[in-house]
Amino acid sequence: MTEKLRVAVLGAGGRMGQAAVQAVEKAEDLELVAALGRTDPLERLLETEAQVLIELTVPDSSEANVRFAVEHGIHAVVGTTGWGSAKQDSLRALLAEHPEVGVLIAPNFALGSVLASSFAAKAAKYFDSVEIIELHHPHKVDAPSGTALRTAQLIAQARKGLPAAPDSTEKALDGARGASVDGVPVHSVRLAGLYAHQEVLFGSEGEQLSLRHDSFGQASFMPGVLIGVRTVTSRPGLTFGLDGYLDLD
Ligand SMILES: NC(=O)C1=CN([C@@H]2O[C@H](COP(=O)(O)OP(=O)(O)OC[C@H]3O[C@@H](n4cnc5c(N)ncnc54)[C@H](O)[C@@H]3O)[C@@H](O)[C@H]2O)C=CC1
Ligand SMILES: O=C(O)C1=N[C@H](C(=O)O)C[C@H](O)C1
Repeated sequence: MTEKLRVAVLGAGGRMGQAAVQAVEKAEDLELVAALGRTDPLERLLETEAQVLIELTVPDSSEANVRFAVEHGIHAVVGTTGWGSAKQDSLRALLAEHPEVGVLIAPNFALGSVLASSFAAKAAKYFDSVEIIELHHPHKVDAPSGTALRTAQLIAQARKGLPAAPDSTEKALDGARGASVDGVPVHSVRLAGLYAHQEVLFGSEGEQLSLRHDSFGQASFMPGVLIGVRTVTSRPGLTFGLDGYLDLD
């Protein structure tokens, strides 16, 4: 019988962490060896001989947690937001010193969301205008969402060399036109009753394309988390975005 993959969850008391603990416990090929919270020392990962860390904490602590894992030869599947390009570059440099270790940073684990961002990148060059609206529960600490940042970056790459979207705004209250992410306006809504939603609006003369994805709960992310855990051990280096593990072409 093949041995089960030894998995630890960090941020296990949080919304995503609790769901990840249950998903790992249910998976027959995985063994949950640690469910750790803020007050647990990271050395528990070593004592429990974890092979893969699922990291679902807060933007301020994620980088140090992942670096600890990599330095100790533990693969990491990271859902926490806040991984800008400087942090990614620094992690890539660390991974170069640990060439056997894999890290997946996934701004969104929901397969529908990954597909919607990929469709948005495909559509981007065919329309004059594009704006992103992301809508989340009011407990979310970051804005814009990691998913919106990633989607805007993919769209901006696809629109390189094209004219800027038409916009005659001359006077606006601060924030009225959203945050510009690589030139793409991103609007963040925080509303009681919502969970995690995003709409990408494309417009040209006489037509509109809307690409909307809705996550209604943590269950939407778990199939993607499990794909990450099962794949990361055979993908050394840094992969940014679950699309890197899927065949979307
Ligand atoms: N990639 C994806 O598909 C998804 C990503 N997220 C992101 O995942 C992160 C967690 O989201 P939620 O579970 O909704 O938040 P949450 O606030 O419910 O949970 C965060 C947990 O992390 C714990 N924590 C804080 N600092 C820690 C530390 N240094 N070590 C260990 N644990 C620590 C907190 O005590 C809390 O239990 C956020 O950045 C969120 O944006 C959320 C949903 C989906
Ligand atoms: O905080 C959340 O809830 C979510 N965070 C991720 C993000 O910032 O994109 C993924 C999803 O939107 C839920």
